[in-house]
Amino acid sequence: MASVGGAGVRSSKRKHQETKVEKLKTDTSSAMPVPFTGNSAPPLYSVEIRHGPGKTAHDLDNQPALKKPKLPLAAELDGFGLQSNATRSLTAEEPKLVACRLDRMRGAVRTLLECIGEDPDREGLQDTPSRYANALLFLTSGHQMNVDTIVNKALFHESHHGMVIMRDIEICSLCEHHLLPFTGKMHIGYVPSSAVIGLSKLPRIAEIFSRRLQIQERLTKEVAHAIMEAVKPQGVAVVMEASHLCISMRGVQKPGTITITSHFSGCLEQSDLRSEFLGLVGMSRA
Ligand SMILES: Nc1nc2c(ncn2[C@@H]2O[C@H](COP(=O)(O)OP(=O)(O)OP(=O)(O)O)[C@@H](O)[C@H]2O)c(=O)[nH]1
Repeated sequence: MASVGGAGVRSSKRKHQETKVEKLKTDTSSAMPVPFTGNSAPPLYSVEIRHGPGKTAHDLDNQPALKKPKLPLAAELDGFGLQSNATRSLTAEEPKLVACRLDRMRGAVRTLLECIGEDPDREGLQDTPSRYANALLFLTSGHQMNVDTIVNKALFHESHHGMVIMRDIEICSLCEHHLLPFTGKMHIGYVPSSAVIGLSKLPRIAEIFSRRLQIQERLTKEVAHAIMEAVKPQGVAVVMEASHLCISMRGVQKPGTITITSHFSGCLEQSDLRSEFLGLVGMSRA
């Protein structure tokens, strides 16, 4: 993947790895600061590669007496975002399991409200656990969609060998680190080989992958891979520009920043075609 945003993108050894600059751990069992020992002072920062989620998950469900059926996982990341076994089992989930999933989500939201010092039974909040559970299920409904069903055979034989571009596709997704939204625009282009795809299917494919827990880089790559797989064109380009609430509202608190990610494959990796695409979507710096 190439970045057009200026900043270099670190390559990763595995798909779920992420790098983190993290303060070296100090002795947290003591309230006292670690004494400065002169020459042998440790470096302040180290680089650590994190595998998978990395942090301990806490079970907030405070109903241990309830017999809980085992819920299927929503996603098994296969690196390409195509429908995995786990996604298939979620799609075919029985109503009993759907109800159980919703019930546990409502319980978890109640717990969250209590933990921030709210009264979940006050009038304005009574339906909030249900509303939030339903909203979260909708925002992650892409786990239950797959590319074949969405494309619905809308592929048409056509000898068009120029570029096809749909730009400014609105995207709303949820960052998997903070479960906060990131929103922006995606620009998709491809050079057909023997078939073109129904235009509406491009934003529909983008929706499948944006309605999942995501990071922007993976979302960009997954949309490109799905189009490559479905249309088998000569090349695909996907560029996304988005702002992340986890960056603007909390943490580093930098509203107004835009993150740009891109993925070029096939003939669109060539610099002349890449430049033509970036020019047509209004992203060239000329
Ligand atoms: N690469 C990438 N990082 C993301 C994306 N969305 C959120 N992040 C980052 O994920 C990182 C998570 O870092 P952590 O140190 O584990 O979490 P944190 O303590 O909440 O970090 P801060 O946001 O720096 O306060 C943060 O740097 C976020 O900005 C994304 O789409 N792509």
